Amino acid sequence: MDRKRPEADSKEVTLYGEFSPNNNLKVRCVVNLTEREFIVQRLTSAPARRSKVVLSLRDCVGCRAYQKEDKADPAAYFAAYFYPLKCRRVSSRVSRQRVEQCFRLSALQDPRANLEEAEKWARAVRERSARQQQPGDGVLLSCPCRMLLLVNPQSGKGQALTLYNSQIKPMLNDAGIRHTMLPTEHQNHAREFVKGADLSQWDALVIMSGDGLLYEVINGLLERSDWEEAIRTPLGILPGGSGNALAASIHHYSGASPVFGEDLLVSCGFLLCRAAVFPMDLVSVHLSSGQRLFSFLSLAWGFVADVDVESEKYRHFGSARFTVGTLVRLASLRIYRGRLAYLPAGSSTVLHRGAPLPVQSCPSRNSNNSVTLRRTEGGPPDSLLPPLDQPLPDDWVAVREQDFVLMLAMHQSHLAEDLLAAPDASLSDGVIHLFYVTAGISRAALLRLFRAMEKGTHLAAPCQHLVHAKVRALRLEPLSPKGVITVDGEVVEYGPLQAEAHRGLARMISG
Ligand SMILES: Nc1ncnc2c1ncn2[C@@H]1O[C@H](COP(=O)(O)OP(=O)(O)OP(=O)(O)O)[C@@H](O)[C@H]1O
Repeated sequence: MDRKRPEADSKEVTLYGEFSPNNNLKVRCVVNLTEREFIVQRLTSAPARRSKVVLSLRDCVGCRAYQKEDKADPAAYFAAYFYPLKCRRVSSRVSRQRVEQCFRLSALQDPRANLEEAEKWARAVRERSARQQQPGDGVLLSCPCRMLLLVNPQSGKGQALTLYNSQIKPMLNDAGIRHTMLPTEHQNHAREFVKGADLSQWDALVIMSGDGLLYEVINGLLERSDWEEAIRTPLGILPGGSGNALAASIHHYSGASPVFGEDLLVSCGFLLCRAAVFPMDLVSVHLSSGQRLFSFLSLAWGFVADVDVESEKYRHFGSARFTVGTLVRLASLRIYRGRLAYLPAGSSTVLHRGAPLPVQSCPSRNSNNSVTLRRTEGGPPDSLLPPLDQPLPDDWVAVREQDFVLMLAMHQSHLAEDLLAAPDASLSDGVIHLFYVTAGISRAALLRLFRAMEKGTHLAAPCQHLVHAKVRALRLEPLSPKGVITVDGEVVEYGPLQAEAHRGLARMISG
């Protein structure tokens, strides 16, 4: 047997030990902990390639030291938990999979000394793994952190509680995250709960559901009298619904290749355990009744809103519900008459733009030629929007009144797990990606558009009916008497609305 101390490549070795793996006391392993990697090499005559495991500390969610109940055993143990990206055996997809490395330390007769050594290793792994985090403009949640998980048992195919128990609970335990799980009992339960809760109990509120539950939580936080502080509570999202658009967006921002279903859940669980918090845009939406609400994801009118609502009955298909809904709605394509206007983002690029008309007058402006701030009860005032019944300022672009197939405003990248609607969106760029499709598009072209959206290539393919603009605010005036408007997938009253982006208003755990 080769007893030579193996080289940990050219990187500095900061900690070295020789232990048995917990599950096989006949084997000895050398463990090298560098600043970036956890390297395990079995002491065997087998080629190094097969007997060596190199794990990146960036993939580590936690490490703990412990002793077994058996008083006669003086050994101590440390276990490190990793979720590296691996190729699935049955497909070429790369997804995160759990790897546990557990070692027995029994060099000394004194159980306390063994435990101290195991704790030294566990601490070193945790500290180096935390140093490998580069949260950029984000901040790491302090450790150990306490989370509240709001789980909607009815979301998606109705498996959220099962998935919580099988996937998320063990993962949070690996990461040493203390949490309380609260199953929601009815619609608006989460909204009412966060409105009245003592938020100081938790470091983060995590939503395990579709996007609907997060919409409730965000609006509940902004309805509080202390909304300015409440909306800064870090939020987390775990996909439990059928659309899971924000979860897919957050996975996308982490730079990993697309994954779906339980693989997406594990990816979002991993990001949650890494607990890096970033600002996230919210969009304030004014409806004609005077109601104001906040959106984190999307506003839709026409085709997309119709599919969202009509595909509810295919919920048991999971995320395939939107594909089925799209095909059904394509078969009887509807058009909607309306007016649209928007305020372009500073550096906006407008692709395939139709024929915008200048807006003529601006009576809502004051003598300094600035729009009066509209202060409302909960949430920040809007600085770009005149009252909904007033004309728009002249730096807005008005799209001429016409027939539309759809209007879609996206604040994040994904419209669903498999629909990358705004490929260059980011969590807090202060930009709304406005898309509209005008009447006259053929069914085949519309289908091609949605197929291309699966890969996020729809903007590359020329389509004269598709318009994309990056905007800071927008106004929609539907003129067709009937239709559906959704905000974050939830149906809102049908009629004129306007919206304004609030850059980085919320806080989200992301990659
Ligand atoms: N226990 C419950 N029973 C019934 N409805 C609930 C319950 N808890 C929450 N809800 C409501 O269910 C609605 C749908 O939730 P959500 O959007 O999160 O899941 P989903 O519809 O399955 O997901 P997706 O929007 O991705 O399709 C929300 O409006 C929420 O208020």
